[in-house]
Amino acid sequence: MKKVEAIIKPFKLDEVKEALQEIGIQGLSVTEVKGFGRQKGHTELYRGAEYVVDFLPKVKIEVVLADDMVDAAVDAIVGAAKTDKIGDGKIFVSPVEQAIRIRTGESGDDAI
Ligand SMILES: Nc1ncnc2c1ncn2[C@@H]1O[C@H](COP(=O)(O)OP(=O)(O)OP(=O)(O)O)[C@@H](O)[C@H]1O
Repeated sequence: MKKVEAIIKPFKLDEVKEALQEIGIQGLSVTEVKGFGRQKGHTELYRGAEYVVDFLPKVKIEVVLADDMVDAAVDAIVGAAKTDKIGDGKIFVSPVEQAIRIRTGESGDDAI
């Protein structure tokens, strides 16, 4: 199993969620975060307003999935989140050792 973490522009959340559902993702977590990339200290448009602060509001999506779903998930996220403007975000992929569905006790791929 792998965890795909995507940090995206907040207004892209619905599109990214739908793209992930289309490839069969059945669960994910969303967190409001703030951060910066290489454009630290530069302006960025966010909902029509120009921000000149270091930390811009972003949304982090976390989805744990089977190894063979990673490429499709990354493609879905990139396809939905890309605007070709600075600050489109990043995707990180990391290994996950175990997953357990609390209600049933199922584990591994059966739990995700
Ligand atoms: N190395 C990193 N580790 C953790 N979070 C990061 C990292 N780089 C970027 N982020 C997060 O991703 C968000 C979006 O990054 P951003 O797209 O601005 O990166 P960038 O490298 O400047 O790319 P671009 O040139 O397309 O703007 C940041 O606001 C921050 O929350």
